[in-house]
Amino acid sequence: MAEDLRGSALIFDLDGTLVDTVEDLSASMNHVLAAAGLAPVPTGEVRHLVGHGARRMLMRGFLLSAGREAQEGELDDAMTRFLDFYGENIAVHSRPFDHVIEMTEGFLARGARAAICTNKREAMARRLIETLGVAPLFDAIVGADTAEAAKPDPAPVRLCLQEIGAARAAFIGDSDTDIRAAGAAGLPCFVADFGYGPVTLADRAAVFSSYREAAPLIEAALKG
Ligand SMILES: O=C(O)COP(=O)(O)O
Ligand SMILES: [Mg+2]
Repeated sequence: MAEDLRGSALIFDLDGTLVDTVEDLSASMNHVLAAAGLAPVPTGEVRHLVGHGARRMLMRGFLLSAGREAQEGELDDAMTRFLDFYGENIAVHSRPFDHVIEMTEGFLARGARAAICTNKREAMARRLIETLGVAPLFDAIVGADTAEAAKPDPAPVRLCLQEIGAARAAFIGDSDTDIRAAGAAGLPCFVADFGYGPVTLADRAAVFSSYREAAPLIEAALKG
């Protein structure tokens, strides 16, 4: 069995797919809102704001809290404050989802490679996985600011494939953004139903509830 997955790759979305980050994202956003004299947004609502990058999350959080659009200057200040705070508090609560690391190690032991394709900034994504001690598993990390466009554009997915040189790959995500990006890059997409969504395009993906359930499905797609 040793190298039967050589030439294939797992490409993971990060927030809501590989790592459960919402508590730390929420604490960081609420730190920014508090500094602006605004009420916090509950974590249960923040999870629906993740997946399009920090600026979009702050824009929507500001609207929910203040009931009005943030102005450009306010958003620039909010981004600076957010990135400072989040960078320092990136893995207070954030942890990989159950069994995803074991699954990935199992695929790597059989010759596959793994990459991360996220709408987080690349530096933040690197900091997160380094802090969690899982960086050595990933041969490429592509963020929203790495390729010429962010997901749902397929460019970051293609860049991952190019960087790791895989002939076959499966994309694992948690939202329509991932389903669109993977589809446009010609990859099969697996979607975690415990992620942050939204998922309205489930007919274009294979939805799973745990990595134990997903592993054989992903393996079959890589071998098929
Ligand atoms: O919105 C973000 O910051 C990143 O989200 P993603 O890792 O799910 O692409
Ligand atoms: Mg996600």
